Amino acid sequence: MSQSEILFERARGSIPGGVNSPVRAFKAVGGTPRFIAAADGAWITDADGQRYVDYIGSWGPMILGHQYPAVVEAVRQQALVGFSYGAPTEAEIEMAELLCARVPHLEMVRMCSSGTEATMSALRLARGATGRSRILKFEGCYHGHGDALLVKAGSGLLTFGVPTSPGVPAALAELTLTATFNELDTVEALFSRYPDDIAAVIVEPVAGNMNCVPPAPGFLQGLRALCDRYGALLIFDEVMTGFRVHPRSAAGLYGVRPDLITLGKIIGGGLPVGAFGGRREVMEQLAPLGPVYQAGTLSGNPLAMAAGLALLRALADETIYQRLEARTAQLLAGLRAAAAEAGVPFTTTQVGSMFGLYFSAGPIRGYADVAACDLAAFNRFFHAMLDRGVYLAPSAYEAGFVSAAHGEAEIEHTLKAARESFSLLRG
Ligand SMILES: Cc1ncc(COP(=O)(O)O)c(C=O)c1O
Ligand SMILES: N[C@H](C=O)CCC(=O)O
Repeated sequence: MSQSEILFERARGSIPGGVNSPVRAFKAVGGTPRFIAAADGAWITDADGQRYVDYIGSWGPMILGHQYPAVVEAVRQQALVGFSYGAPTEAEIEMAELLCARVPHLEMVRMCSSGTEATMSALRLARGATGRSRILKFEGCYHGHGDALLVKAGSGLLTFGVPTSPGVPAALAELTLTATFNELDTVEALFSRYPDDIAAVIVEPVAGNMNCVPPAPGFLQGLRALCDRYGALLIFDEVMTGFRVHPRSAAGLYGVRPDLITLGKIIGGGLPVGAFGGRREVMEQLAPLGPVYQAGTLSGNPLAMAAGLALLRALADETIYQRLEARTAQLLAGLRAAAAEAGVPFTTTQVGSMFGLYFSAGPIRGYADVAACDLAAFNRFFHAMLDRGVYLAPSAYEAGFVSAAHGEAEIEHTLKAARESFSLLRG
């Protein structure tokens, strides 16, 4: 047995399914999840000493690669003076000021400890600020595991075929309306039905939890217009896209003004983090200024602030984003060429350094197109790549990520593995 197999068997004795987050379990693709011992740059090493080019990057945060020196040093320095105080620190102000300076339309921001907390809190705030109870989300979008958002959700819920989780009370689920991503008429129909009761529309501006689906031209602008017409708040869930798709996040990339933005992943440099922010008059509804309660023992945690600030300061060099986009395009062009050579129907999507791989001739416009792909082919490809030292997300419903540490050598390694893996599919 491999070390990963031994550890997985042991883990299942004391952790449900052997993992602390479902998509890690390889349940959709089959086989044993790799237990990780270390990571550096673009590479991740498992408990058996096997090395893989990593296209998960901790599900997004590792945009400059693992063990980025400035982040390691910042965390080391902070560890020497304390891990957590439960009291305010200057680093929290620096983080809030930096986020407000870089992300358009953020006037105030509140830190929390995960993306789930960020979206859950943003929804409560939207409901409190508008006095309305319904929210509108999109099928296949995932906003963390808060009850109200586990309705027709993406990520692990799509992977395991339970898009609406048991345990969410029906009375609460009824308040979550779901529309179709990239189809504004489905949103308009719901607004016409509940003109005075939708507090907020929440959307992943690039859907990254049903693989990677870019917004159709005009879609985000259309959401803004509908929210304005019906008095609802527009929430961009940028937990994944924040500082990933553009130096000013998706709000900057697409030039659309949300009322609230949620963040996570990159802004913590790999440590647990979340944040939500937006218009001052909405944010001022939060306790202790206003009546909407929101709190957290570890909110603004000093280690997470240190890591996040170090990473965000490095990302001030915007040329990194051009290089990331070019590297991702190079990877995807190579993968398409390898698939074409093997005669395998295959499509890719890309926004910056976020990408999607599809065993389909495309195009990919939304959840229905993703669901129609050849999942069995994806699963075989996933394992063939893993066997050849390439670590892709273990689900056809997850986006992939390239980091600045992915160089020519890593792309070459990946494309060699891909040529062999696609040829196996043909056979
Ligand atoms: C778009 C989006 N929102 C929210 C979340 C929830 O974040 P977390 O896993 O940190 O709770 C995630 C990822 O899990 C995400 O991709
Ligand atoms: N798709 C999820 C986040 O973006 C995957 C991370 C997780 O839930 O473990």
